[in-house]
Amino acid sequence: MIVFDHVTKHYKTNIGLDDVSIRIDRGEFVFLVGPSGAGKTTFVRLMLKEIDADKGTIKVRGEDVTRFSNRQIPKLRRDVGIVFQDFRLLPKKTVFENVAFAMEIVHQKRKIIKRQVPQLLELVGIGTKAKKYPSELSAGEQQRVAIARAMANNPKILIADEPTGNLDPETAWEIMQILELINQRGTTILMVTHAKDIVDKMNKRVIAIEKGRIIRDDIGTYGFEEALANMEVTMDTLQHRRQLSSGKRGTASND
Ligand SMILES: Nc1ncnc2c1ncn2[C@@H]1O[C@H](COP(=O)(O)OP(=O)(O)OP(=O)(O)O)[C@@H](O)[C@H]1O
Repeated sequence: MIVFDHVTKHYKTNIGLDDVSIRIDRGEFVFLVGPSGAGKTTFVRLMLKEIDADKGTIKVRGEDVTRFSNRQIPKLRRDVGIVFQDFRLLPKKTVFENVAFAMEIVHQKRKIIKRQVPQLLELVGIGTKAKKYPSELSAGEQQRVAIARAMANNPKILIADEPTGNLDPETAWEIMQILELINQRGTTILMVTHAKDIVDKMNKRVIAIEKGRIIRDDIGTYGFEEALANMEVTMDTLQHRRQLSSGKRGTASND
């Protein structure tokens, strides 16, 4: 679904990505984590062909986007839904109109828009707010509208760029449940985040970038240290169980 093959992107004096190879399959839910300046935004912008790679190939849904002409880019961006930390709703449009607008710009039929927008609003749990304006909604509700809008053209991939960054923990968790639901319905999700507690709770694949390189790629917790700590707990538990079953408390076995 998303394949980076030896991708390098250097800015004038900074490293964006450095020889990154990664594969994200259809239906996965992946967290992209790393400190500020690690290369996460560069990864997303390369995927959407907002910037060009210096080296390597990037495939999105089987197509090599590094070879795309300008004419092919709008379709790529339509095939990938995106949600941002700051929602980016149109303030003068209602909830219904915000979602409908995403469908109008791809010339969707009015009849289909009228049918699908309420379904999308139901999906994200704000079916009763269609006539409200963004300023009349809570932050969590605004993010729900943004998710509905991102899903309006039925993208196969949804990028969520710090979607919980402006939300309190409880609301953030509600948004995660919506993303989980969307993922269960078949959309591949790539979520960029610094929210350690969320990553730890979700127990999904975590790709960690630092200084433009992938330093970790596995299922589980946010940080390498946490992963190690968990491993130690598991090792201690295993050792403890072995000692109990062999009746030898206090001695480690190496078998
Ligand atoms: N347009 C640009 N021109 C020059 N350097 C850039 C540009 N965009 C990003 N960089 C640099 O590339 C590196 C990676 O930046 P990137 O924005 O991808 O990091 P990030 O992981 O998304 O960070 P954050 O979590 O703060 O958003 C950083 O050193 C950054 O300063």
